[in-house]
Amino acid sequence: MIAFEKASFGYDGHPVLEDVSLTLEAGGFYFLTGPSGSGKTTFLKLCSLALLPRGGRVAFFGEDATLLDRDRIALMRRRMGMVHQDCQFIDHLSVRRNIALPLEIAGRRTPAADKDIEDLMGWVALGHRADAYPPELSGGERQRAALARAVMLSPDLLIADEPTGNVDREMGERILSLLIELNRLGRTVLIATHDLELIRTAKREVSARVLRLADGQVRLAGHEL
Ligand SMILES: Nc1ncnc2c1ncn2[C@@H]1O[C@H](COP(=O)(O)OP(=O)(O)OP(=O)(O)O)[C@@H](O)[C@H]1O
Repeated sequence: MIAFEKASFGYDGHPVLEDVSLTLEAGGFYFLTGPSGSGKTTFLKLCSLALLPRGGRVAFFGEDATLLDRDRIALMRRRMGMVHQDCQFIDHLSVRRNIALPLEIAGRRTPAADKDIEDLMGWVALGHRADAYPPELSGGERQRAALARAVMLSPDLLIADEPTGNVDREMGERILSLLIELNRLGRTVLIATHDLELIRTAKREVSARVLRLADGQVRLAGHEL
């Protein structure tokens, strides 16, 4: 699905990722771990086409990212759902509107789609908070709303940056079970996390692969977790 070939990226001349080569297979469940500041968010941004490599190649479904025009990038990005670390809601819009926003932007908010929006809010157990505003949500509710918004367009790839970073263990496991459910429906899932316990829990249920980022390199970890 996504192939890195000697891909590099840095900010203002400071390298973050250097000559990274790896493939994310369609249908896989991946965790990305690594020290704070090692470049996990940067790697996720390259996987979601929010950034392009400065050297080497990142190919999406066989197409080199740097050769895609703006329209093609926009189309490609609709195949990906992103849960950002800080969720990134529009605070003056209700939770329902925030979750529906990808549909509106894609020009697909039809009366028929309203049922999908309600179903999605039920899936993340937020039906009763649909008319609330993002600042009124708890940490776990925010993460679940962000997850619902990320899957609104049925993406092939779901990317989540520390989706359980600000919630307790029980809520973390609920969010994880939603991500596992998506993977069982055939979606590829990529999660950046510091939470090794979460990875152990996931590995009891899915065959998750762990990518470790350190010193600019991303490597598939062994079975030590
Ligand atoms: N927009 C930016 N401009 C300049 N430097 C940046 C920018 N974004 C990130 N960096 C730097 O790049 C490095 C990697 O950052 P990144 O956010 O990818 O790491 P991370 O592993 O996700 O960190 P954390 O676990 O703390 O969230 C850090 O040194 C960071 O300060």
